[in-house]
Order: sequence, then C-alpha cells, then structure tokens
Amino acid sequence: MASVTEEQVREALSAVNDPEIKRPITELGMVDAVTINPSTGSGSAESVTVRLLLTVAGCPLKDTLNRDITAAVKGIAPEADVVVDMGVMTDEQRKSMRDQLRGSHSDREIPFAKPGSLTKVYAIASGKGGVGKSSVTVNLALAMAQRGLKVGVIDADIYGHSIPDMLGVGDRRPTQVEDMIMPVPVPNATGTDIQVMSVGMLKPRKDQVVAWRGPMLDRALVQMLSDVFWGDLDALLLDLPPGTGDMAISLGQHLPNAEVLVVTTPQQAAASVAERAGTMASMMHQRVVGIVENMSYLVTPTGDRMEIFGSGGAATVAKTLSHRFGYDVPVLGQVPLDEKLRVGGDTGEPIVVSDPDTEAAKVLQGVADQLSGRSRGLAGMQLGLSPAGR
Ligand SMILES: Nc1ncnc2c1ncn2[C@@H]1O[C@H](COP(=O)(O)OP(=O)(O)OP(=O)(O)O)[C@@H](O)[C@H]1O
Repeated sequence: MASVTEEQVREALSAVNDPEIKRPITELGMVDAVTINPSTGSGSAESVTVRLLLTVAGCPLKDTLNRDITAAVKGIAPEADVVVDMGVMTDEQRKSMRDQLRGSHSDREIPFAKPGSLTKVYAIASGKGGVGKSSVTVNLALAMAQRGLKVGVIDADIYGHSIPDMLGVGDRRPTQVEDMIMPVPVPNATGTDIQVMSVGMLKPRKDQVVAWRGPMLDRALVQMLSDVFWGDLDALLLDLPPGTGDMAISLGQHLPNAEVLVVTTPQQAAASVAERAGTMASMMHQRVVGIVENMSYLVTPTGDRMEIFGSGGAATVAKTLSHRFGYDVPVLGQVPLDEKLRVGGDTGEPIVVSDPDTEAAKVLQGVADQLSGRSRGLAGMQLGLSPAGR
C-alpha cells in the first residue's frame, strides 16, 4: 500500500511556486499528472512521479523546480523515490495560462499607472553618467528585498545597461509565455527574489549596439512596463539613463506617479546637472523623493577622510530643489567611495549583500529604510497639475 495519496502529493505541490511567475505550480496548470507506485516489498521503495509541464522548452529554472518539487514530495513521503518527469505546455495550455494571469483582454496597460496601484515606483536619475546610479539602484533593490519587500528592477539605461551584470544575471534571457515576458528572478540570501528586466534583454544579442531614438525608447519602456508579468510588487526601481533625455520624458508620460531619486557626486559641477534631472522630473509632474550623494569621501588606510570630489553637492541640490518645488527634498544618504562597492558590482554580488557591515552598505541600507518605511499606496501621488513658477 502507498504511504501517500495523489491528493496529498498535490497538496504538497501547492506550496511550490514557479520561480518566475511566483504562483503555485498547481494553480498554473503545470502539474499534469501524479503517479504513485507502491513499494512491492523486498526492499523496493515506493515511487512518486510528478509529470510537470514547463512553460517553455529549455526553461532556465527547471533545476530549481526539480529541487523544490522533490523536496516537497520528500516532505510527506521521506522514503519514496521521487521522479520529476518534465514536458512542455502546448500552445493552447500556454495561452490559457497567460489568460489566467493577465485576463483574456489584449490591451496593453501599465499596471503601475492604474489609479489603484499600490506599487511604489522610484526612478533613479542623475545629471551625468558614471556617478553610481546603477550601483545605488541594485543595492537599494536588494536592501529593500532584505526588508521583506517584493521588488522589481527595470534597467532602462539604454547607454549602459549594467544592472543584470551587477546582479549576477548578465547572461540570462527572460522567458516568454505567449506575449507575456517573465522578469528574471535574482535569488538573494533572504529568500526574497527580486525581479529584473533590462533594456539589454530586449536586444537579439547582448553585445549588439542599439541607436534608438525617442519612439523606439518609448516602445521599449512601455514593453518593459506592460508586457512583463511583474505580479504584485511593493516597489519598482527604474535605473534611467543619465541626463534629461527621451527616456525620462517617456517615463514622465507613462508613469507620472513615479517618484524620482536623484544621484549625484559632491562635486559642484555634477550637482548643477543633477538639479536639471530633478527639475525635469518635476516638469513631468513627478515628485523628487530625495538625493543620494555617492562617492562622498574616501577613508584612507590611516583613517583620514579625503573628499576627493569636493563636498556639498547633494546639499546644494537638495536646497535648490526644495526651494524651487516648495516641498522638502532631503539628502537621504552620503555613500563613501569603497573598493568593495565597485568589486561587488563587478562580481554580481552588491555590497549590501557581500559586505553589509561596511559604511557604504550601511548608508545604502539607511536609504532603503527611509524608502521602505514609506507607505505603499496613494499617498504622494501627483495630481497632474503643473507646478507654478518654472
Ligand atoms: N561609492 C563607490 N565606491 C567605489 N566605486 C563606485 C562607487 N559608486 C560607483 N562606483 C563604481 O563606479 C563605476 C560607475 O558606477 P555606476 O555604473 O553605478 O554609475 P552610473 O551612474 O550608473 O553610470 P552610467 O552612466 O554608465 O549608467 C562602477 O564601476 C561602480 O562600481
């Protein structure tokens, strides 16, 4: 006699989520069949075979699914041999799953722009390149996930889409189910994956150089916002290209409720261009939530503090923007120069994960605390009125 029933196995499998879609595999129609062959005695073990239908052949996460399914079945039948027999959904099955997740309508809509959306959207902007915008984005995303938030990241930096590499998923391509794209999950130590989509993942080849003008950039942004199945996110972080170009305008048009975080260095020349990025956001009716100063200082081996890029840049931007907009635009943190931060980005393990006790990581965690503590929801949404006096 078998030690478990099919019903019990299905119940156990309902705790296994598809790693990309984040829903139970049983709900998604991925468990095609469960077969239990009882032990025939003389030392042979009972066997449980789970026939699993992957959304696409060559699904990059089939090993994860195999491991999670085996663990779930072993949890109720420790002695059983577990076999996960993988097949692939038919077109019809895929379409029905897509309809289940998205509804059968074919309209493209941006879930984060809907009036009732509870996802906080933060666009990370800078006046000029190389100030550490992408480094700030990945570290904030991971720090927010460590605080239990469900976080998505869009790498919209057409010129330097470095986010996937910084998160260690540089070569991953997103899975596509019909017209729906699955963001790439980035596992992290706390067990809360963050979800990533990059403009680089929309190119046929990673190394391809793209020369996209406004309409193409707009299409890419809309695709990443509306064709990607983001599920229910607490926060979505967008890494924008530096400056006040087409992507910033498109974002303002499609997501006026996004709030903007401006990254600058302490240098006065950088600060004045950062001000422009903030002003641009406000012209698009977006609120500037604060300034992060990066590369603020370097602590030398002798413990001295060197202000390599000068000082006061973020304070200047904060003061000017607060005055201009009539609300408080605070400096949320000053991140020091730290080789470990650069190494963390290069090796795909950002500093809040690799070296959480460094000062740079602590400052970034502090910024994440300030953003994570803000309530999800309608507060802070813009009313679409033009600020006066500009
Ligand atoms: N505080 C820091 N300490 C040391 N290195 C840093 C720091 N901040 C950023 N870097 C390094 O500086 C380089 C540029 O950073 P990053 O790519 O994050 O900037 P960016 O503003 O996103 O640039 P881009 O304009 O290309 O988008 C990277 O090599 C990064 O590792």
